[in-house]
Amino acid sequence: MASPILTAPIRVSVLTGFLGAGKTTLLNRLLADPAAAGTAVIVNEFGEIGIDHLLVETAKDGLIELSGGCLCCTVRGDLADTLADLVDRIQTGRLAPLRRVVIETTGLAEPAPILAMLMGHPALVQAYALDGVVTVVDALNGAANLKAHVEARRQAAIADRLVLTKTDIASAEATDGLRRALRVLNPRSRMVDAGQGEAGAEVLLDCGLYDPETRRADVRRWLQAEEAEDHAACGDGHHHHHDHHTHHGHAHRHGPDGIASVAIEHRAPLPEAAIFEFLDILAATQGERLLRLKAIVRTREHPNQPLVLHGVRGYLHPPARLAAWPADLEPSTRLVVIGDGLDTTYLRDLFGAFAGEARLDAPDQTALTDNPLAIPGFRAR
Ligand SMILES: Nc1nc2c(ncn2[C@@H]2O[C@H](COP(=O)(O)OP(=O)(O)OP(=O)(O)O)[C@@H](O)[C@H]2O)c(=O)[nH]1
Repeated sequence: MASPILTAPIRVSVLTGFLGAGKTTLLNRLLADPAAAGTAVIVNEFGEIGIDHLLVETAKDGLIELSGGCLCCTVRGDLADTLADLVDRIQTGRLAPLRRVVIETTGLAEPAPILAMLMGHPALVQAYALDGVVTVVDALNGAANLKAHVEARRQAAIADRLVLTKTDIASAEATDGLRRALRVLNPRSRMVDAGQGEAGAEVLLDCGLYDPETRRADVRRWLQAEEAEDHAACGDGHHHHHDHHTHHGHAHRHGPDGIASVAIEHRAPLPEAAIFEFLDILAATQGERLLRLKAIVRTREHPNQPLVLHGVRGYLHPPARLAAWPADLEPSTRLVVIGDGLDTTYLRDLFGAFAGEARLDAPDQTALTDNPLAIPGFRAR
């Protein structure tokens, strides 16, 4: 691939949802919206005859189809090649510049490996930026699918946007039950009802950190901080930790596979080295259990220029530093981790150790880093 000359990264939206949930229907509606101009779509239809790679060259509607397997595993190499090829074609003038790529996964795909590929691929990470994960859940079968399939639960847990479909044909009770089940798996993400016309391009696309219109970082929207705070304040019986004033967090752990979301807030600035050590050890010990991590960090070295971290599994997107704290956000570190089978107590204690909060029953930072038996962690910098 030629050296990147793209000015702004191409934003990638991953559209997922269980078999038959209504992904293609939603995508067709989105693409008809003028706000979706400049979008290429990569579709993977498992078991269906895909468009041959030669045909892709002549496809005029921006539709690229990968075939031969599920996108999250066997076609992952192809997906990386396809994304790299798109950049190549733009750079050589064979394709008009793109604003966005939507990857529609098969119903059984797990989105985390796709995100990990986007973040872990040295060339792609230069050209593409993950915008968000949109998960479609149908009100008719969604609740049963969530119960029966871990893939469906992970798709819901990792979402930045949850889209309900088929509410027109499901009972109000079924829809309400589904909403509750989704809230348990994913307490923060915005949930919209496609049947009520709430699932437009302006809601589903551009939910990432950077607002392409204002060219400013919208951290609150990206972290879904508003929802997190509302949730923490509502006293809904979940396990909140407000046990000391500098750092608090809350976790939701549910279901046999323990999909959990942990939110931590910490006011005092943190040494950068401590943050990266914390992430190294977290990746080394929790690895595959980490589905997604988002953080804005107030560092001791640059307390007025927040550091933005975005990770999936053991991969960390190259950290970005913002010029200033957004006006509507109090300068303090905020960390959101979504995992499956995650040891949430360990995670909080580990963070506490690196944040310099001595506790009698938890290891401190020196014990963790000067331990000759410590496993060297994955260092993503
Ligand atoms: N009544 C109703 N039907 C819907 C809605 N959304 C999708 N459908 C129908 O549900 C069926 C499946 O929709 P698709 O968009 O093909 O679903 P998909 O998630 O792309 O399916 P796969 O790619 O096979 O996993 C189609 O018959 C759609 O017309 C909705 O909101 N209401």
